[in-house]
Amino acid sequence: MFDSLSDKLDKAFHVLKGHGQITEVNVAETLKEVRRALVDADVNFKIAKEFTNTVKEKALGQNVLKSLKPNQLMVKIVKDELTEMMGGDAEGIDLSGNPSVILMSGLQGSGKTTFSGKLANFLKTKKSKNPLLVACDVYRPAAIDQLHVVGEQIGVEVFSNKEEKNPVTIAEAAIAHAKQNGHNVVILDTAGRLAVDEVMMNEISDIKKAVEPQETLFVVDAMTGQDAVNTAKTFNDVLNFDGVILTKLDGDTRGGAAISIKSVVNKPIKFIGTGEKMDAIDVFYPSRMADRILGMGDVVSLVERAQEQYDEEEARKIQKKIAKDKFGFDDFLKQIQQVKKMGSMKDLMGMIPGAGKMMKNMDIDDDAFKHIEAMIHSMTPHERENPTSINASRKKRISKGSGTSVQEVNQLLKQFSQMSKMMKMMQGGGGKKMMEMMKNIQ
Ligand SMILES: Nc1nc2c(ncn2[C@@H]2O[C@H](COP(=O)(O)OP(=O)(O)OP(=O)(O)O)[C@@H](O)[C@H]2O)c(=O)[nH]1
Repeated sequence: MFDSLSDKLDKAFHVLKGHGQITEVNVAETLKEVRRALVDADVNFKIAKEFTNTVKEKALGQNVLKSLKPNQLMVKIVKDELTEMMGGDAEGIDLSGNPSVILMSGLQGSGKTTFSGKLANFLKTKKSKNPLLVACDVYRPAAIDQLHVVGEQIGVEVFSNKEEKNPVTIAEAAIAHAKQNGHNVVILDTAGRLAVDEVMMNEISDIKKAVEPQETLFVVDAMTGQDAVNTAKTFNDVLNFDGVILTKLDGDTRGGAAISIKSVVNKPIKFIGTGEKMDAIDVFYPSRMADRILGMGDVVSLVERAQEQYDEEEARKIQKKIAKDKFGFDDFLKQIQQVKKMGSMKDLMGMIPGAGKMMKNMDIDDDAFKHIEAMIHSMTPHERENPTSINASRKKRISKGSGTSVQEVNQLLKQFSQMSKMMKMMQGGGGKKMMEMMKNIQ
C-alpha cells in the first residue's frame, strides 16, 4: 500500500538532511517534491498545492523547535497535515436506531456487496449486533444470489424478494421483518451501475427518503484514483451521504483517493476494505493511515490485530508446555496458524515501520509457511512431540514426504530448537542470555 508515494516523500525529506534549519529556499525545494509525489499518487493538483502551502507556513513558523532536525520536523508537519486532511479523528457509525438502518451506495463493482457482508460480520462479531442484510438490487438476480452467499458465509440472515421490482417496497418490508425478528441493524445493499446515471441516483434517493437511514455510506474503489473522487462528489451532491468506504486498499493503489476525498466532499472515510475475505475490514484512522503513507508503519493496528487473534487459554497451555520442556511441533503449528489468521504477510509487513520499503520489491508469498507446515505434517505424532528423536533416516523421510530437502528439514529443526530455548529463557527471565542467543541466531 502506498509504496511509491512513501518512497517519493522520503526522497523529498532527504533534501533537508544536513541542513541546520528550515529556510525559504530549502523548504521550497522539499515541498516541490512533496507536491509532485502527491500529484503522482493521484491527488488533485489544487489539493496538493493547498496542502504544501499549509505545510510551508507551519514549517517556517516552527523553527523554534530546536530539538528536531529540519527533516524530522518536516516529516512531523506533513504527517499532522495528512492526518488533518484525511479527517482528523476516526469517525464511528451511528447505530442509534432500532433497528439502525445503513444504506449502501456506489458504482457497480466498487465492492458494495462485499463490504455489506464485511460490515455485517464486523457488527456481529465486534459489536454484538444482530444484523439483517437486504438485497435491494431489483435488476440483477445474480447480485441477490451473491448477497445470499455472503450471508451464509458469515451466518447473517439475508432478506430478498426476487418478485418485487420496487426497491423501496423491499427496504420497507425488510425493516418490518427486522423489527419482528429482533434484528437491530439493517444493511441495505442497493443496485450499482457501471457509471453514474440518473435513474440509479433517483432510486437510491427514493430509498433514502422512504426509510430515513441512520447512515448512508458511499462505497468506492480506491484503485480508481481521481475517478473515485469525482464519483464521490456526484453521489454526495445527490445523496448527501454520511461517510465513505474505501475498498481495495490492499491492491496497488496510489493512495490519492484516501488523501483527497475528505477535502472534496467534506465527509469522513469511515472504513477501509483491505481484501476479499469477510474479515478484511478496518476502521479508518487518519493518523494511522498518514503513518502508512509516510512509510512509518502502523504498529497500533498490528498490535490490535495480534490481540484480536490472541487466544489467552491457548497461550497459557503453551506456557505450561514450555516450562515442562514439552513444547512440540504441534504447538508450533498452532502458533503459525494464529499468525496466519492476522492477515496476509505482505499486509502485516507493511505495518512494521521501515519494513514496507524493504519489502517493496519482494514478492512475499502468502504461503510463506507452506514448506514448514508441509514438513510438520510429514512428521509422525511421536516426532512432533519429541523433535530430538528425528534422526538422519527420519529427516530423509520427512523431506521426501513434504517435497523439501533434508537441508530444509535440518534448518527447521535448528530454528525450532533455538526458538524453544529462547522461549524457555524468556519464561525464566534470563534476559541477558537471551540477548546473546538472539545475536547468535542473527
Ligand atoms: N482486493 C480486494 N477486492 C475487493 C475488495 N472489496 C471487494 N473486492 C472485490 O471486488 C469485486 C466487486 O465486489 P462486489 O462486492 O461484487 O461489488 P458491488 O459493488 O457489490 O458490485 P454490484 O453488486 O455489481 O453492484 C469482487 O470480486 C470482490 O471480491 C477489497 O477490499 N479488496
